[in-house]
Amino acid sequence: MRVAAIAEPSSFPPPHDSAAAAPAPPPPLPDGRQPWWRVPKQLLRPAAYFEDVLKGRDVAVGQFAVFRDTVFIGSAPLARELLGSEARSGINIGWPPSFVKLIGSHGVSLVADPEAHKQTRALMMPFFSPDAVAAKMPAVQGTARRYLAEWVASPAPFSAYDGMKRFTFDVLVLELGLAAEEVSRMSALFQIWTRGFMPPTVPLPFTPMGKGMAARRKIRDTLLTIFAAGRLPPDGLVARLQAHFGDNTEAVIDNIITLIFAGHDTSSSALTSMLAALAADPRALARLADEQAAVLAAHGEALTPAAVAAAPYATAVIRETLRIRPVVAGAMRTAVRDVELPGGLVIPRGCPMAVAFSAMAAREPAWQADRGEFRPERFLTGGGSGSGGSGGPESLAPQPAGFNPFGIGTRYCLGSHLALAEMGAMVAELGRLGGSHALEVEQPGRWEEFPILRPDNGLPTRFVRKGPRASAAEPAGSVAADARGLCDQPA
Ligand code: HEM
Repeated sequence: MRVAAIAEPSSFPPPHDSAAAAPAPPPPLPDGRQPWWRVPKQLLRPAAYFEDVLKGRDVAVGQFAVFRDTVFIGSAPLARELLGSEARSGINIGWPPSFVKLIGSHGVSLVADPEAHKQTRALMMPFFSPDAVAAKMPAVQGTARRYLAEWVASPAPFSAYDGMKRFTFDVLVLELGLAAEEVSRMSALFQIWTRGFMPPTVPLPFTPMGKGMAARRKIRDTLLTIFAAGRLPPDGLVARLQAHFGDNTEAVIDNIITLIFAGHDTSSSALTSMLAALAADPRALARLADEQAAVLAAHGEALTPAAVAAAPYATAVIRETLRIRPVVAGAMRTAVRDVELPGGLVIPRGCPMAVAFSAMAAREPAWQADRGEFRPERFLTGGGSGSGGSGGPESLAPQPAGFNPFGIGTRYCLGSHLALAEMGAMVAELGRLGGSHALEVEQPGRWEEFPILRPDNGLPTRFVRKGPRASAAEPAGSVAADARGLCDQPA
């Protein structure tokens, strides 16, 4: 589709009966189209591509998948208006057919009917609410500690990305109530499945998509075997999906695949970025270590809500990671009818849309001077921490309107609390290690951004034990203490 080129009148509103009364055509949408050779950047560097198209504007026309004219949205208030209620705004999902094939059309993120979407979300919501996630925090923290102890003890560098994938996979499998023996098989299949999103999105036996679809069939078979064994918890998420969808087993499978994809690849990407950022910034790791030493002294080891609240710098590190390396740069939608925007602009019916979350954060006025730097302090206030430091105790600053790493509106991330718990457990435990160990990335590698931000070499990383000063500061009961004796490698 070519969007009214760009001053061409759309068929909306319909023509009146007299020429004199013909309504003025809507003003043209700003043109952000890129030369054809730059369009593949949408896959290689989506966040940068969004900025190229939008150039700081609220809205612009550019090209997206297979060069179709697409309306890009780069304003948080406008996105809030459009995504707040799909029924009212005339916006609905608009993912490419390859996504639908790989994920499955019943998956919550692909359900177009607003009522059916709401119902499917409501089914899953109780398992991802703040209370439900707080109850899971001990298990999430335990899993984080187990992995960190393994990595600290490893004489060879560990692959940070693979490690984070195992960590987040374990957490989700706990959530779904699947047995541990299925984990590694499913995890390996999911790795092949994820590559299925890579172009060319043609399902032939030798293409990534063909292999991804084959992996999907095996994931489906594994899930069917698990269902037949009848050992899933009767009050768990899968049982709830089964009770709701009845004989429609494919709907249950599509939703499990959606949850594993949405909840495992995203979080592991963010966790790997966080590890890379802390390895590159020993000052931030040291500050985390100081904060965690105080948290341990005041609250003990468990990451209770009070212990998390007492560590604003840890939360600031999480937010800064999500800001500087957005995991989900944007989301695809379609205008299901002509959609009128402020200023009389019109998105024609059927037009694809890209809601560019990353471009909204990139426009945030307070961050312009140093937006390329990793600086968690930008999310803090008070305590003389820089911007607006009042000299009082340091706390989290309100989040700016343009910062929406978990999306906006009706399809806001269902698992945001779980993602923040995973990142919170990992950042706290990293801080507890930070007094005694340095974090070193062996080879930074190249970061790929499609289908999800990740290092192409897995990010080989190791913990290196620090000298005597740091060991003295090592808190009892920390991951480092757990791994003592196994990790006494010379620095
Ligand atoms: C750092 C980690 C994560 C990030 C940055 C993230 C980001 C997002 C974003 C931006 C959306 C909205 C997409 C849209 O508007 O179309 C979304 C949706 C979703 N996320 Fe997450 N997510 C993360 C982790 C998780 C986790 C741990 C789960 C847990 C299972 C999860 C489950 C979902 C689901 C099911 C949806 C679809 C919601 C719907 O369509 O109603 N996500 N996520």
